[in-house]
Amino acid sequence: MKRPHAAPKPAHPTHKRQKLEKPSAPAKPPAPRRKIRLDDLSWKAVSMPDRLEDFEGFYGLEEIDDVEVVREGATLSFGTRKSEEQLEREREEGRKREEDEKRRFEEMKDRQGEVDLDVGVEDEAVESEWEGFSDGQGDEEDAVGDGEAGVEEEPKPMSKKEKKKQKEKEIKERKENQKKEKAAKKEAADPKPANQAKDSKDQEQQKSNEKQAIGNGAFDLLADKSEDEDEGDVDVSAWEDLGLSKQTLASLARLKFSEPTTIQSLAVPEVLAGRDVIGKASTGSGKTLAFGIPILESYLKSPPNAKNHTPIALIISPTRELAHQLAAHLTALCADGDFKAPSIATVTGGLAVQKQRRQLEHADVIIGTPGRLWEVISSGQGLLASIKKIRFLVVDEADRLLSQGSYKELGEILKILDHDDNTEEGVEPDPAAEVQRQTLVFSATFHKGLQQKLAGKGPKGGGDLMNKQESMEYLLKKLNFREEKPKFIDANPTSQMATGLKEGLIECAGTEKDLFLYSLLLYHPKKRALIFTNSVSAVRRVTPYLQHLDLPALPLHSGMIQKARLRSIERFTQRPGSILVATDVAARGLDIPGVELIVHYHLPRAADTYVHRSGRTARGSASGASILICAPEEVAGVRRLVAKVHARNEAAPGKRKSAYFIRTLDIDRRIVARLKPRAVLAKRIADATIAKEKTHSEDNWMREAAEELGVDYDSESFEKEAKGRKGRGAGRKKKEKEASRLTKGEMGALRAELKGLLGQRVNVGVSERYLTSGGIDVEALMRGEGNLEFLGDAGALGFED
Ligand SMILES: Nc1ncnc2c1ncn2[C@@H]1O[C@H](COP(=O)(O)OP(=O)(O)OP(=O)(O)O)[C@@H](O)[C@H]1O
Repeated sequence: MKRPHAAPKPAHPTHKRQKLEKPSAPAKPPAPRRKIRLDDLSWKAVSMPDRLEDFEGFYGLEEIDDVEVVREGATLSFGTRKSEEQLEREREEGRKREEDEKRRFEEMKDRQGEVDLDVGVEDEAVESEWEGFSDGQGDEEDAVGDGEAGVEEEPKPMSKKEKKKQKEKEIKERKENQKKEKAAKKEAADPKPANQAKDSKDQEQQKSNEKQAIGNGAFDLLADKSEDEDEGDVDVSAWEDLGLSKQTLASLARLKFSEPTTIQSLAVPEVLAGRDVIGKASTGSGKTLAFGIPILESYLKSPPNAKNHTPIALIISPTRELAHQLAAHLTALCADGDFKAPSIATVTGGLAVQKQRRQLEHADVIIGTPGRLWEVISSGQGLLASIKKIRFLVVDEADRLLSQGSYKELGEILKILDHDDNTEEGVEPDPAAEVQRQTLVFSATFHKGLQQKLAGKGPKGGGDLMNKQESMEYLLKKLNFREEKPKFIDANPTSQMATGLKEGLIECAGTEKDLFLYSLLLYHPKKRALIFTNSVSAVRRVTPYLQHLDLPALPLHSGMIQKARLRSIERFTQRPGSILVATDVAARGLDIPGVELIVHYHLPRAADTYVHRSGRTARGSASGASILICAPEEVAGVRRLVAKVHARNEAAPGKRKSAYFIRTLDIDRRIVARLKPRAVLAKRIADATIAKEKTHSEDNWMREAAEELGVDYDSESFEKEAKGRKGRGAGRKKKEKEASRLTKGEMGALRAELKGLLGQRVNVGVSERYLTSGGIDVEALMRGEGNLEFLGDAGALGFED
């Protein structure tokens, strides 16, 4: 019997299909389907992120489209209508794309050191004639002129510091070898039964996956801390009041977490006492361990029964990246203890579902995104029954998860968890009577827009932040708490924002945002920066625009395949000074060390988004800056939004009752004007490349659709037909068409011109003194120090401490 298969999914909206009816060429029969071996198809091999290995295909994804699957009895065969040449062409294109991308990032990495402004010693600049600054090859020439390049230096004798480093390295290596030997001996003395060995292999893989998925992020940071364990654990007596086990205390000592953060010291005892908890604390304040520690305690107290295994906790996260990060964080907490670490399974979209199902069978802690969790749980396979027995349900970033979009699937998960199989059909179960688990809900914000959305009133109010009572009422309605009154803990009642955060805005014409973004980044060389946009297409446009300007930009948006998303985060985490251009998929929860600058290229649509985006910097005790780029007509709205976020400050006892006023950074327009030619060129090249790709894929789609319909497709006559039809976006389309028509030669000329400009010094006129005084520090700017000419009179900023 043949399996009915759906018609190939159109890559473009269906209205485009209808336009195809126009051409009246004679019908051509579709190409015959021929059987093909899976290996002979044009698989688009997707390379692993740099530091990810292919764990039995867990991350090693490959893509294929236009394949027809035919079932004949118990055997499956595969068919394609593509010719061998077409398949070979596609294979070749895939290989090329992969190589191009690799090369581009390698080049960018190399160029990263060259984008700094040409800054010398302030005194020198005062004495000598100012030549402006360069962010290109001019620097290299100078270095050669100074005799600093091209000469192979004699090896210098090691300094004390270097010797110490070398010694530390040796000790570390020795310890690692000892560990390996110990493990090998243990294994030899105590061989595990085959299935147990497999479980632990899965666990190892999982750990390794998490570690590598996050790169040098939270996990590596934590892992490094745990490796240092023998070099003196920290004193953790500050945790003792929380009543933790000695194993957990030892883990915290290994992580060098000498004291609990406020949310941890307030929430952990309540959870340990069996309470349902709603925890609110500012971004980067350690909420993960506020629920992670009690979960570990519960696991240690009563580890799951190996025979009748059920998971302990289900943790739900709004994004895939955050889910992986949570897993990494908890894995680090449990690593290297004198107990068998709980098995943690991550269940997110974009990765192989079969593998995830297999890991779920042994998982003690399940972390996932609602969509994939729902898919996996609802697909039967006996998982539901065991998941129903969880001791903890954690809803991280709760306001986001309970808001429009995600809630449907989360709602289904909650329903299915509470469904009593013994309840008779048609009889409403009494969920409150059944719930055994503790529900833990965490976020840095709870906002009103969410309540209104769910009540079906639409997003009125632009996301005002909810007060305690409103949050409680709302959450009680949505979540099936065990207690009638869960414990509400607000660790930062007077402030929504991290203490080390400085905020400012830059005003510019809406059409000049790209230029001002470039100028801003140029003045913060080698700062790890995160740029937020409101759309996938903006990420697709801004990223190459910055790359053409020799800035090491990486994209992150939900339209990317999961592996590419992980790769972008990994590179961003690994490479100091890199720039991540992202949608709000990166706004919540991501804990990437060393992010110093947040730029809102598009304004956040709601107050909570502003809080979370800005919360990617100034985490823990670190500092950072959050800068909004606004068109003049946006300024008033932005001021209101930011003031709203700070409004709680006003209510705090003893605080002045004046509205928070975000300051304008008055960027020096003369310098920006001098940067304009290069920005314009880079934008032109980026736009042309995108337009070409778009036209190419549209053309391909048209051709394939025409083939399916059995008509001839001639792009030129089709275009003629379309001419004269003027609708929405006609001007943009015309521009795109023009851009896509640039020849290879013209593109090459534009690139050469841009390269020339990037190699030139930019004369900054009267600002020379400051521009030669060293890297420009946004912190200093905001304190009123530093590059005053560039950012106007910073003394007027008057940032509060
Ligand atoms: N007690 C502690 N002492 C020192 N560092 C800690 C402690 N607890 C957690 N951290 C570290 O603080 C960082 C932020 O923690 P976490 O990601 O849990 O913050 P969060 O409150 O969940 O932030 P967000 O709201 O942005 O999701 C992590 O790198 C974590 O390792």
